[in-house]
Amino acid sequence: MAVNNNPRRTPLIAGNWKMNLDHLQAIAFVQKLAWSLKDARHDFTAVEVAVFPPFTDLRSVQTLVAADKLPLAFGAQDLSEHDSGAYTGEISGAFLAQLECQYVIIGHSERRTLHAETDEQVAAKVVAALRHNLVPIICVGETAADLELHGPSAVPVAQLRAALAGVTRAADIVVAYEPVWAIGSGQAATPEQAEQVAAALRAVLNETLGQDVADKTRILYGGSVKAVNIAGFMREPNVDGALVGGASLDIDEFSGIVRYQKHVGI
Ligand SMILES: O=C(CO)COP(=O)(O)O
Repeated sequence: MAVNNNPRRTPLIAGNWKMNLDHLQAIAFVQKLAWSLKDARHDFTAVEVAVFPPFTDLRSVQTLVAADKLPLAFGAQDLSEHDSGAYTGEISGAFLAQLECQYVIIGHSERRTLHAETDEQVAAKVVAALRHNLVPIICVGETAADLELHGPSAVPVAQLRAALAGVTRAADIVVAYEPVWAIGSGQAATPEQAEQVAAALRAVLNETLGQDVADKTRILYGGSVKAVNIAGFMREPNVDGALVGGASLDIDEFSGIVRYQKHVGI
């Protein structure tokens, strides 16, 4: 069985909370999640775990993670392409770095569709993240209509190329393939579909940033990931983890996803 991964890529299970859990709920949730994984003797060096709470929770999560030395990474769900200034409602990467965020999600389909975020803005945000030493999790994915019109890889490949437009150095990035039709629908892509697109995305990395970056960059799958279907994705050689929405809000379900090796016996 082809088990991922290239030894250079530690699998990453990331929970995108979207607009759920206030800062008090976040504290309770992160505490329980850490206990649950510790109880289960989860090896955080073998599978990295990260949470992406709303902006208003980040200071609380940072304080808890630092005080209790929790082996969890965290990040924000978006950032501004600008560093400071008259941008009402925006959040600078500098602020996120001060909060010890390690990652930032960029170009999620909900930002692209609900907030009309363009490929150019996504590219500028990727540059802004790297400027502040944040690892961008660059989201790409096709709609059902794109899939019918252009096939599975064309749109995600074009989005990734566009997102990398301003990246000139050996960047530390993560790519998340999230087909829009699979998000929150209960209808995940098949592992084979995810692998096909992930392989095409890795080819883009190779072409644009070179083989070293292509080899070490983690490509996540997202869209209706659950404890029961995660193992199939993780068996694919080019899938290095998951970006989880709904199921990341349930401790048992999210722990089950993190512990995919145990409960399905990879
Ligand atoms: O959008 C997602 C993660 O960013 C996926 O959401 P679901 O896991 O709820 O389908």
